[in-house]
Amino acid sequence: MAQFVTESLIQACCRLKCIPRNGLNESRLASAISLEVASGYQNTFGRTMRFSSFLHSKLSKWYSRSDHLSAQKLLEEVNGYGTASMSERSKFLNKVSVLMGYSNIQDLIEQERIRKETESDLIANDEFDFSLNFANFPCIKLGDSSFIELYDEFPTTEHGEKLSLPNSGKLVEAWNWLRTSFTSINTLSSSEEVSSINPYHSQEALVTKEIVSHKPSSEVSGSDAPILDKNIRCLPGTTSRQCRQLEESGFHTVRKLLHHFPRTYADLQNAQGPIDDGHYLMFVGTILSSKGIKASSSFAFLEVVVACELLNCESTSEVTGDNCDAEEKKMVYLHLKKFFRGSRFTYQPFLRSIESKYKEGDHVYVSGKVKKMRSKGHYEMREYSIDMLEEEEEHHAQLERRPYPLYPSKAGLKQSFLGDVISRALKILNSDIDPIPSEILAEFNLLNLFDAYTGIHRPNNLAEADLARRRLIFDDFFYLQLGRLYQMLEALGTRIEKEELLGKYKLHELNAACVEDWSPLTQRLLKALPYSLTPSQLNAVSEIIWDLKRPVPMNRLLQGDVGCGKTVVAFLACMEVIGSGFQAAFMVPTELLAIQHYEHLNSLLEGMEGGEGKPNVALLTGSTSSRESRIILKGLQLGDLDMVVGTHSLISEKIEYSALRIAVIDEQHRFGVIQRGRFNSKLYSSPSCWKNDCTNLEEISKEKAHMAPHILAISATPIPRTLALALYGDMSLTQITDLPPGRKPIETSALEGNEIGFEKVYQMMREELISGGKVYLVYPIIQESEQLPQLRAATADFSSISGKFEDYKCGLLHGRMSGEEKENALRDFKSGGTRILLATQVIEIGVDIPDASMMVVVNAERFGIAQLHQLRGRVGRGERKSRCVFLSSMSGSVARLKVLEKSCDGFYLANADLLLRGPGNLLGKKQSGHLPEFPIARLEIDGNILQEAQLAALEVLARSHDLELYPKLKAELSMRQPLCILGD
Ligand SMILES: Nc1ncnc2c1ncn2[C@@H]1O[C@H](COP(=O)(O)OP(=O)(O)OP(=O)(O)O)[C@@H](O)[C@H]1O
Repeated sequence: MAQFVTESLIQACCRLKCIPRNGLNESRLASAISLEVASGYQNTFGRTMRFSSFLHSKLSKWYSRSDHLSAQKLLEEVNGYGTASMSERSKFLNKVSVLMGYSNIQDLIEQERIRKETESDLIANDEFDFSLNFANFPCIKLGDSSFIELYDEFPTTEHGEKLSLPNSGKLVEAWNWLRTSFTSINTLSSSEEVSSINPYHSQEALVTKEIVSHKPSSEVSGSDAPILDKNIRCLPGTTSRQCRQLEESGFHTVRKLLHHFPRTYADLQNAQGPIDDGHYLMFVGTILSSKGIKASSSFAFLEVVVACELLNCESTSEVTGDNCDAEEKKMVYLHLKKFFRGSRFTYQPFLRSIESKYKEGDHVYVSGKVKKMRSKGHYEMREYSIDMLEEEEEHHAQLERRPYPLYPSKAGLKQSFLGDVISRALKILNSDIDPIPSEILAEFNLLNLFDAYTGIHRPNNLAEADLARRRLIFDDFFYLQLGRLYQMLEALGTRIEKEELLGKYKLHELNAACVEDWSPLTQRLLKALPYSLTPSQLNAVSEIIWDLKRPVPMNRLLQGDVGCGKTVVAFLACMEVIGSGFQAAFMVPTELLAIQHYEHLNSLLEGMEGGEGKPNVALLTGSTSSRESRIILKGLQLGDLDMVVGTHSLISEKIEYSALRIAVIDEQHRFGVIQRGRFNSKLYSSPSCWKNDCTNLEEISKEKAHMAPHILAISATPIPRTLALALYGDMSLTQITDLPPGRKPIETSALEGNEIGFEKVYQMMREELISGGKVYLVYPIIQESEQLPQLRAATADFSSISGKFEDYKCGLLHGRMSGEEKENALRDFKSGGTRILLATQVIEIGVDIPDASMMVVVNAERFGIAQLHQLRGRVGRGERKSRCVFLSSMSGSVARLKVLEKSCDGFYLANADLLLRGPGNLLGKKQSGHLPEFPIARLEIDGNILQEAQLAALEVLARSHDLELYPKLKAELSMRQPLCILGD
């Protein structure tokens, strides 16, 4: 026995230091192989030479120690490593990985990753999680006590605290620690041990122990607390130990517990039809036997036989087409097998211990894949999950044939325990817990909350579970929308304004101002455009102008794919307010973009008919001289300036506008909620500062003079409508869905960035330049980095690219250049002075050079799909056919990039990305941080419920602007999201 313990400990410690399975400490080799694969087997700076000689030394050591034939063979091959092709290298390293004891090279890379993560976790937390380490070991024997399962659980101290190992970093310390820890575990009381061995039995044992003396619920969480917010200690029949366990796992209140939703339901009838090999089936049955069998000196297995009585639908359904009308029964015998390799698993006490977990006569729920055995009605299951059923549950499940809820495990709590306490929580609920008024429930065809909780946890059928889920998803969205709209209404003064706002959200599709109603200035700019607006652009301007004429501040998101022409729509909106005697501010995230927009607008204004009444526009960025800034600030304050284009400086406290009526925020997701909100404080307060020549002055009531400006946010990250609603539920949405005519799809290819790949790309670049095109070369970093040797850098490649394309001048553009340098680089590229621009991501947003016709993105695997689509949008903006090449240094990433070859439609890509990777990845870290958490809803599929929830929130607020009519709803809202400023 002692030997067994020792072996387990050695294994544990080996894991800790990552000594691989052949017993040799080859972690350096594993690390080197991982790096080599990650670098894409690059031949740079003698790396390959160094790597192959390192390999050689390791293999010769192996061979000298083991005389192993494989090692000898590899030793002969290693000399050719430096000149081998990539696939040969990969095959060779695969063989080395196998020799090291890994299943293949992927296994090695994965283990290395885990090792690194564990190491960095250790360093970060200064603590080692015992459970992680032992998750790999099926069980361990401690002294004379019974075996303790270590799959899901980890040893706890007498007081139920999780044991943790201080980050010693040294094996010896780990050894000492393990020894003392185990001594302390040995002192656990026998009842605690029982609970660790069999949680099902432990529950029963615990129920017989002292039940929590139920304090009056007022002492627990206040007598006025709604039942859902009461402490879980109010659940009848729960012991103090169970309460502690629940609280430690985050289930403090009844609501928390009820919001632990089943991950799925087992359909206990799916085994009634024909059963074939490979079917994944679910059964309820009774254990007939459980045996731990030693098959050889190093091999053992556990076989549990479960008998299940099922209705037989095979014969009747075939003949009559009916479902099991004749109550014919069939018996099925399941042989659940679990195999153990290694001599330590063949000890009798171990085998006795595992077989004793399953008692003859126990009712169980089993699911897994079946394989027919020779005898009829007997099936083998090797991958399965087994759960004990309580008598009552089994009764219900079989007689009523209800779906059986399966809960996600949480903090090691067994799902049968969770199911049990959830049942108890359901019993204390009453039917009037719903804060949503019944008329709204009826209007939107929703279950009431009591039925929803019962339906999700104890459904009679799957349709009921679905209805319950719909109601609970509805709640997630409803309170979010209600909170946002409530806050917006709070900010408005009069009832008319409030009704106007609610009406606007409800009927937004009808709201558009036709061109004749636009101000003369807007119409003049429209005529001056060198092109006609697309139908989508025209709709967008009409919708925005309709809003601008309302007495409530607009809060609108203008969305469209890259290059669809959002900027000109925003310019026209600005002209509309300037035409009415007000001011406009246009804020962009970079100086480069500010200059570009300023120049673009001025060129359009110059082309406008009639010199009279042209707006005065200024440019204000961090590089504007202080003298010039002072003049601009004064101009804005006095109303001499009509419009300002600039960066963050536009919201600085120093700036006062005389009559700011619209703030356009380009690439709005690059600004925080608070930054965006700053414009709201730029109220124009005094009608005296309006320009005297304003024609519409009389029409503007004094009340409007104190209004916050209209906000028009622009985003080129095409977010699907549902996601936009969740993120910016308080914003109206305008989408531009078409592209200007004449745009040709960008020919896109994703290639591996090896020598062949680069040669191919250089050839394509040559062809493009000869035919008069311009090329962007985009890099992930500015300068080479030792930590990231696989990444190519813009500055480092500048001279080699200049050398390769001697006949064409190259330019450089990156974030560390001064504003002026950047501006010059862009100007040279625009004018054709330079034909190749080596740049970093700085060009990602807004750079508009219509005749740029080719883009190459190096190390494209470093960018997200949405980001690559944005980058690609820098070409194909004119009439010339454009191409884009994504080069990946890792062959594995090429497949991911191929999705960009198939489509140039940002909305399609965003939707595909949303479905594949969920909203967090699509939006990126920064933006998804603003996304509310939806515990049950999935934005990618539940979008229609989100829209209904918005309508319901509008309906409720239309009936009672301040929710005074619905006190329960108001209380719930303030509980779910405090009614203060939302945002970051
Ligand atoms: N209706 C149109 N017809 C032809 N060309 C247009 C039209 N609308 C805009 N353009 C041109 O298309 C190019 C892209 O327009 P713009 O910069 O406004 O797009 P955007 O949507 O703001 O782009 P990004 O997403 O890259 O910021 C510009 O050169 C612009 O002059």
